[in-house]
Amino acid sequence: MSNPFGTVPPEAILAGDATDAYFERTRSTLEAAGKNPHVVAEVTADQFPTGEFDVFTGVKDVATLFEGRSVDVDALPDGQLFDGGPVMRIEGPYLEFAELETSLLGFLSQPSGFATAALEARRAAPESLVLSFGARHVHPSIASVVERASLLSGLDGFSHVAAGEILGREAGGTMPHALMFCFGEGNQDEAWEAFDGAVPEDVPRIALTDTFWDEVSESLLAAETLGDRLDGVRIDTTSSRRGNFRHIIREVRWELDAHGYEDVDIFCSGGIDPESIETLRDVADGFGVGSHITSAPSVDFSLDIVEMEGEPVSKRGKLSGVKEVYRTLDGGHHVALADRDGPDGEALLEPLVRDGEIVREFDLEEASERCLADAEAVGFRES
Ligand SMILES: O=P(O)(O)OC[C@H]1C[C@H](OP(=O)(O)OP(=O)(O)O)[C@H](O)[C@@H]1O
Ligand SMILES: [Zn+2]
Repeated sequence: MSNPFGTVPPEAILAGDATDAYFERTRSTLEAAGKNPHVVAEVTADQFPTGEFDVFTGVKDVATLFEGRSVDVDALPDGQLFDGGPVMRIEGPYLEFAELETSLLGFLSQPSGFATAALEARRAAPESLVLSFGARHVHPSIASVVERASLLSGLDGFSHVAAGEILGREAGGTMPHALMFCFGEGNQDEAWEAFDGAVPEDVPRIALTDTFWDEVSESLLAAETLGDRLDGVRIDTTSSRRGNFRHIIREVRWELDAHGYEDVDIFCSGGIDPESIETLRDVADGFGVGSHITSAPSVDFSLDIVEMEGEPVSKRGKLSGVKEVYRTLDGGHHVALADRDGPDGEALLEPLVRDGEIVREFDLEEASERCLADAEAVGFRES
C-alpha cells in the first residue's frame, strides 16, 4: 500500500489537487468563459500593523509549489518578522495558480504559527537550553515542519528522529517514564545505570527523577548512582503535584549543591511555556517545550487579488493596489503602495520565483540569524 496513512502525497500538492473544490469549479467557469486575467495577488494576515509581530516561514515549500508555473513571486525572507501588510506577492495569469491557493496558505500559516510560538519560548530564556519536545502532539507527517520551525526560531534542538534525518541534525532528548517503569520502583538506580551503559557516549546522561519518589530524593539517588557521569536530571512533575514548581526546582538545586553535585544540570518539561520559562530560567538549566509550540494558532493568512489587468482592486475590508512592506529604522513595520515613496527603512519583499524558476537560496542557519536579529530589532513580545 503506497499511502497507508492516507496523507495527501507531495505529487497531489504539486499538481494543484490539494485544493478546495471551488477552485476547480472556478477553473472550469473561467475556461468556459475564456477568461484568465493577469493579476497581482497578495498574501496578508492583517491589512495594517497591529503591534504584534509574527514569524514568517514556510516560504521554501511555497517556492517549490510554484516551480514551473508562469508566474513571478516575491516574498519576505524566511524567518522575517512581520506585522501587517503582504508577506508574499504573486503576479501572472490567474489560472496559473488558482488551485495553489489552498496549499500555499497552508504551507505558510501553520509553520509560521509554530515558529512564532517557538520564538516566544526562545526569547523567554535566551541563555538557556530550549528543546522542541512536542512532536507527539502533531500528525507524524508534519513532525519535521514543527522541528524546522523550532530551529528557525533559535531553539537548540528537538526530539524527533526522522525529522533530524530530513533536517540533517541529530535528534536529542532524555528518557521517558516508561523506561523507569520497566525497572520498577526501588530500581531507579538500575534504570539509570542501564541507560548509561547502553546509549552512545555522546548522549548526555540526563536522568528522569520524578517518577516514583520525591524529586529531591530521586535526583540525589541519580547523582550518587552515576556520579560524575551524570550530566543532569529532568523534572517533569505532573501538574496535579506541581504546586510551586519553582520552589521544587530550587529545592533540588539546593540539595544537589549541598551534596557536592553543583555540576548536575536541571531540565524542566511538561506544560512549559514562556511564562514558566521566565519564572524558572534562573534556577533551571534547560527546558523541553512541547504543546506551547504545537498548539500554536496558525497565522490567519489569506490570498487576495489586489490588481486586475493593471487596475487596483480589492474586496471590501481589504486594501487595493500592489504594496510594499518596510522595516523602519525604529524597528516598526510599515505598509505602503509599492509605487509611492516608502519610509526610511528597508523594503522587505524579495524575489522568490521568476517565471516559474526559484531565484532564492535557502539556508536555515541564515534564516534563524535573521529571525533572532529582527526579533531584537522590533522588541518581539517585549511587553
Ligand atoms: O507538551 P508538553 O506538556 O510541553 O510536554 C512535552 C514533554 C513532557 C512529556 O513528558 P511525559 O508526558 O511524562 O512523557 P514521557 O514520559 O514520555 O517523557 C514528554 O517528555 C514531552 O516530551
Ligand atoms: Zn512521562
